[in-house]
Amino acid sequence: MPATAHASWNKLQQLYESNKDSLTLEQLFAKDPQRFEKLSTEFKGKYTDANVFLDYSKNLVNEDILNALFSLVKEANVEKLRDEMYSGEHINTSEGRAVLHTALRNVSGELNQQEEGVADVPKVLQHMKEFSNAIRDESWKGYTGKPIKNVVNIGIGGSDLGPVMVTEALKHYVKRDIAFHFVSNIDGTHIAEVLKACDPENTLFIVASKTFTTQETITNATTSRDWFLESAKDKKHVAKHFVALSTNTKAVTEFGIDEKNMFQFWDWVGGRYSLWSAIGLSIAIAIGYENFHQLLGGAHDIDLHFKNTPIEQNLPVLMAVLGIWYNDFYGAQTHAILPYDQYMHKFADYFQQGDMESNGKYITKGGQHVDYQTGPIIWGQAGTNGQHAFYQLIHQGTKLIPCDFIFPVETHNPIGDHHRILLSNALAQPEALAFGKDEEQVKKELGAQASNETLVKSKVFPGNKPTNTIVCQKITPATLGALIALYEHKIFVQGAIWDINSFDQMGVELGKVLAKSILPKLHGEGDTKDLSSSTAGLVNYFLSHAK
Ligand SMILES: O=P(O)(O)OC[C@H]1O[C@@H](O)[C@@H](O)[C@@H](O)[C@@H]1O
Repeated sequence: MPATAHASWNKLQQLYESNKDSLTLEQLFAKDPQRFEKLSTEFKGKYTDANVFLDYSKNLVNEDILNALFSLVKEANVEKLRDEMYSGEHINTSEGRAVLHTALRNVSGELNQQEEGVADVPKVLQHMKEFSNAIRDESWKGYTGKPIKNVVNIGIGGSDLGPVMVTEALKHYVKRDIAFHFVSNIDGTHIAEVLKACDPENTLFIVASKTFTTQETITNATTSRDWFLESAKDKKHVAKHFVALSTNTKAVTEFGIDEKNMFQFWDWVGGRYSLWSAIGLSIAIAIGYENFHQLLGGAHDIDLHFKNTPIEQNLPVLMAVLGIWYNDFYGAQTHAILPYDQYMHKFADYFQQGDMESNGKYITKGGQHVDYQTGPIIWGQAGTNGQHAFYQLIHQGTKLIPCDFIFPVETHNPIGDHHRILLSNALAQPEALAFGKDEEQVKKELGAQASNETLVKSKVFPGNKPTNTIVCQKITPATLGALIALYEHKIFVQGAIWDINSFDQMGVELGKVLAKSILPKLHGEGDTKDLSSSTAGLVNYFLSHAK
């Protein structure tokens, strides 16, 4: 059912209209000294040390609004849909598939999940364990008997972003005597620069592609194999230097990779939800299998939290409904993710795909065109860098940008006062965004200059900008797993309320197909009559300038 068909949607619209001019964070806090205690909640892992504390008190919501948002969750049957996802029903309706990334990390076995392949998950994990151990303990040797010192993951989208983000976020745990490289872009520069840093005798290529048909990945993998064979000569050596992570056995073996060097996963693992699968092999090699298992465990702990916690204290639900409040009622177009942890500098990039490919849809599951906003634009970067780049606009621009601030209590690198200085910023920004600075205060500070009205006005901060603050003890593998799963389920809840299929990605197809038809034209083959005059003109410009 479209989101607007729910009674609580209308209620929320009314609440928005009647509160939008009067609801201020300043008043909300002034009225209720217990606001922080009431509007914050902590998750602690059952099986791991994962922990996430969420303070959502700096949001433009009162009790009525929160209750209406919770009613929306109930009316949209989010809990039923969640249970259907967990139990393996084919909720990815357009592709007729189950959505079972939770089965990849069901480390306790508490979730009862039925689908072809689920029973094989432990077997693949065991394979990953043995293989990653063999690379790490150097028992796996290259064709000249040398241990592996370079690992190149070749993949794109979901077969790249997860491994890149996690190996960065958990760099503290990464084995430093192996260099990890990630090649995704079809631009030859990407692979060329990586190969310059590698030696064919000690390089392992991990070809990561769910479909094993993705143009970028297959082209980069072919270039790498050619480069490798220039030195190794004999094709039989490929087996020691190329492995594949895929659902497509036929294409993998046709490429020349031995089936026993293939790590399987299944069509019920969406690309952007696949770092928990064989796609995580580079992560397992980098941080060690035990840590990879902790990553899975932390995510599993959030899966259990999402399943078993009443919606009022359910972290992914809370984050989802607050997002909907701004996205659909306040008209916010974007949402910023701002981790105050340098290791997490790729977290927002990762969820650009995670969120935008999942919820960037305008057709409901029933085939109707939505008459409301769906997925927000996700962006952000690590603090404090963002402060010196784009925070100006968040503070004083004309757009409302809800933000998530994320920080760990403990750092992996306690040097001098760095961490407390970092955290003072992570705390100061949401405070400034929420409460701003009024004209009176500015005038007081300006003293004699207060007569300059323009100057006064330009120094006023309106405040009332909503934020969440997410605090973890430390970015351990389990806590990172929990954070990722938290955002995954937030996306799920929002998609469920918007009544869209968060698990297909039809929108990436058209450009891919067109590129295939344009490629021969760039070789001067065929005519350009089927293209617009603009694109035809550009093709001809290229042809007349190409050397
Ligand atoms: O893993 P493969 O199949 O190469 O796909 C890589 C990526 O392709 C894109 O077009 C999207 O569909 C992504 O969801 C996917 O992660």
